[in-house]
Amino acid sequence: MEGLVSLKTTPPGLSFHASPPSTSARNLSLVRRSLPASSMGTRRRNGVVSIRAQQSETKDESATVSPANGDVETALKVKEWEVGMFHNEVAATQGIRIRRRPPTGPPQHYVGPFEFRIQSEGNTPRNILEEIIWHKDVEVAQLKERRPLFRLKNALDSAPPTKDFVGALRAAYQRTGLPGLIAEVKKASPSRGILREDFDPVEIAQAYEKGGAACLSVLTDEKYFKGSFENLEAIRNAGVKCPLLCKEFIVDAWQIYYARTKGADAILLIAAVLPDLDIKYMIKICKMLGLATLVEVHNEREMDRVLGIEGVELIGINNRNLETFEVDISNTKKLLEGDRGQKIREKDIIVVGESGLFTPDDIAYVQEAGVKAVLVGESIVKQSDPRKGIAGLLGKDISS
Ligand SMILES: O=C(O)c1ccccc1NCC(=O)[C@H](O)[C@H](O)COP(=O)(O)O
Repeated sequence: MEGLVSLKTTPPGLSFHASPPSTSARNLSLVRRSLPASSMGTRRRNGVVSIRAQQSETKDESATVSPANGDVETALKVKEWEVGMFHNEVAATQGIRIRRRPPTGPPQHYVGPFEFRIQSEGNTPRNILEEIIWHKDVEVAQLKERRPLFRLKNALDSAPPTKDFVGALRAAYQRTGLPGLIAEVKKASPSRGILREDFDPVEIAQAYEKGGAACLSVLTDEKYFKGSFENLEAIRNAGVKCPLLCKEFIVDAWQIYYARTKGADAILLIAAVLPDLDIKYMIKICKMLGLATLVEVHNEREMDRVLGIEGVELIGINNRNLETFEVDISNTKKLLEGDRGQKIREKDIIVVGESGLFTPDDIAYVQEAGVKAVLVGESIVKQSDPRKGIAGLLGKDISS
């Protein structure tokens, strides 16, 4: 199976290196939490063997961890790996190509009782989105360790009340006759590098608001976008009234709570990354916290999946293929044609056209296709006066 590493028994007597696990039991629960209960047990597939039996047969004296701990930790590590692989298999049945990071780290560390055969680039991300997600998994595990959910409670209780993200988009559409603008506070991106050197997130946010933006999107990923949760918090605390989207790569429900503590009013869920069960679960959490969810799709299959999920109010169609960086705004039109467009109208879902929008003609094109909101970063953040950038993008001054 593509992307999987197969475990096979090998003749006894080969050495067994019980290297300390890079992940812990806690991380196992991270992986498990998004799987249906039915998938929790040990799975046996062709070539995947019972861990405990194999270890006791062939364990080498040169192993550096104590036998008891080593057995348990190694068994856990391999179980984590199995569960992670199963997660990827479930995701693949939904057409999700982005694999989650192998939870045990490089499986080459397991030698001896098992023979590892790498069937493809199982340990190397295949594209930028996968790389971002693999990095995010590690980052979130570390953040969670420092601030477990119960420690966020006080911050959650004292977070400012949420603002109505969806309502603001509807109101802007009514007011201007143009798609409601979600203006993105974006310093850099993997595809374009640094977009703006003199980057003051609060100043930019205030300029967007004055320029008539309905909502703001604040990138919080540091490694690939040079964003931060401090930016989100600073914008919220500066008295900006626009509802704020926390533009993050969400892989774990913990991030949703964290975003709320930093003042988010909405979060992004990427269908190319999250199986349906995760999306449903996360939407429920958002509703509980008063957050809106922007569920992002890129192709017909993702759109059909998301249209089958109850409670979705906002669907973003990304014109940028996050695996290849190709931008094509006709993607928005393609995904809104025929039955899909009909279903969206029946469900009264607001569609947000995302990425690659630069001119009034681009805006008119996606509006004609059926969007009622747009998410724009590059074309406005690069302008010396982002406020004027908005008027240039939309072809008219919409500041109120
Ligand atoms: O912008 C990127 O290069 C990028 C790469 C990989 C994953 C996500 C990426 N962008 C996130 C976005 O969706 C955009 O920031 C957003 O739609 C605004 O796009 P644009 O107006 O083209 O800056």
